[in-house]
Amino acid sequence: MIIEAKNLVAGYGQRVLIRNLSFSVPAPAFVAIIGHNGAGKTTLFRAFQQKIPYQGQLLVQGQDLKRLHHPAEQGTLSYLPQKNTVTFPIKVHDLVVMGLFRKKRFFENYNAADYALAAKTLEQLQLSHLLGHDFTTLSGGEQQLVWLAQLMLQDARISLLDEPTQQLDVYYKNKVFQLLQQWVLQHDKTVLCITHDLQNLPPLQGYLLNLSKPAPALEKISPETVQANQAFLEAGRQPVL
Ligand SMILES: Nc1ncnc2c1ncn2[C@@H]1O[C@H](COP(=O)(O)OP(=O)(O)OP(=O)(O)O)[C@@H](O)[C@H]1O
Repeated sequence: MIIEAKNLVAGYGQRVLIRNLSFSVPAPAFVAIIGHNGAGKTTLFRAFQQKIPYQGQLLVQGQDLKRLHHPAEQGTLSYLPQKNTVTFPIKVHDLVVMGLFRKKRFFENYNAADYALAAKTLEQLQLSHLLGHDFTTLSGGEQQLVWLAQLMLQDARISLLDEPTQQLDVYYKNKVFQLLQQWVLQHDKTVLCITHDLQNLPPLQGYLLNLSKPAPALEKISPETVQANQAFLEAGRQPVL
């Protein structure tokens, strides 16, 4: 099993958002995490990162995440938050190359080969023209793509992406979902992707997990399951407790 959640219970104080969630991802896969605003999607990612206490178990390749030391440095888990800010001027390629941090010792500089890799990744996202730009001057969507390029360089076995396509135009939304599919099918990566872009899901192979349902479970992505979940979400939401 790549990922298992066993009877996961998580929330904040008295407020339980994830109640007894269990699911298993047996092989590298794309999993879209969907649900209403406030359903607990980001909270689930916080549990994966050990940022909040939880009951139950989260296992990665059979190992309890609570016992795994530094899963980011080990190349097990990478995480792209919903909002990521930089308040100082930095060139796009200097930010992207930092995705290679696992391969560097503390204070070791990035070399020409590292920058060539960063440039290649930016090229894959059709962002070569932004390579030398100051990151803080880019549009929200461009910034989101640059973070994604940095995450690609991290090359983790499992990536947790929190709404990576939120600010993207229709062209890039499609392109990013295609890219995520490639990570899974060609590079054996597992991608958990929080998204509200249900219209982009039907062509993909993988699963969806609707955290707004009373008993969320993995469902295979197909035009029918996406449509049924869309209808479920449009029909309304549970009152917030
Ligand atoms: N640190 C916190 N303390 C208390 N409540 C919190 C905390 N962080 C988040 N919450 C609440 O938990 C609920 C779930 O938040 P979460 O961010 O997991 O939702 P989400 O499903 O990712 O929503 P969205 O689609 O809007 O991003 C929200 O109502 C939020 O206000």
